[in-house]
Amino acid sequence: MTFTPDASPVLGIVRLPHAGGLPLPAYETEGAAGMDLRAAVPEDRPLVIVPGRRALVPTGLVFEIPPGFEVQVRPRSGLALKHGVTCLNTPGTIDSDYRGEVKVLLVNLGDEDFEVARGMRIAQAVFAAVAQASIEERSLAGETGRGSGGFGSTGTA
Ligand SMILES: O=c1ccn([C@H]2C[C@H](O)[C@@H](COP(=O)(O)OP(=O)(O)OP(=O)(O)O)O2)c(=O)[nH]1
Ligand SMILES: [Mg+2]
Repeated sequence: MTFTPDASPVLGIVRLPHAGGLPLPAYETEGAAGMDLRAAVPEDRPLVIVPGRRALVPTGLVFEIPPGFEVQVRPRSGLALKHGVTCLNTPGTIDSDYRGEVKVLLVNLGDEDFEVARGMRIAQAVFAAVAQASIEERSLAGETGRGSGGFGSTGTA
């Protein structure tokens, strides 16, 4: 049986109480691949990530992803360029059967403290089709021109 993913998929989003007042994720431009995710930290308690350390930042969101899709949590290039702040486990994977709060694992690779304020756009969520394969154990893998060459085997120039 083959599974065909929905052609007009809907991403369900639940806003938890601590995301109250924060806008739903949205595509910022017509052709945007990702929707920015905002930090749902308390207004009066911003989170400070010191250089070299990481922090799990709440978004206050629960996703209901349809079967056949995933959400990838990816860094924002502006934060990486300006502050050295990125997602440690990039791209983060949100499974379609996950019903917990989506969180963003930020790491500060810069040389100054980074303050995460409530509502700050800290990462982006990319909704993508994903397939699950059936696994077949084989005694030998089929031959190809590349064979086992990798890790620079085709040269550098
Ligand atoms: O950046 C991330 C990555 C993951 N998750 C949540 C959703 C995902 O479905 C779940 C598990 O993620 P993953 O499979 O990457 O982590 P794991 O270490 O393999 O945990 P598990 O054993 O729960 O699968 O954690 C996030 O909220 N943010
Ligand atoms: Mg896992």
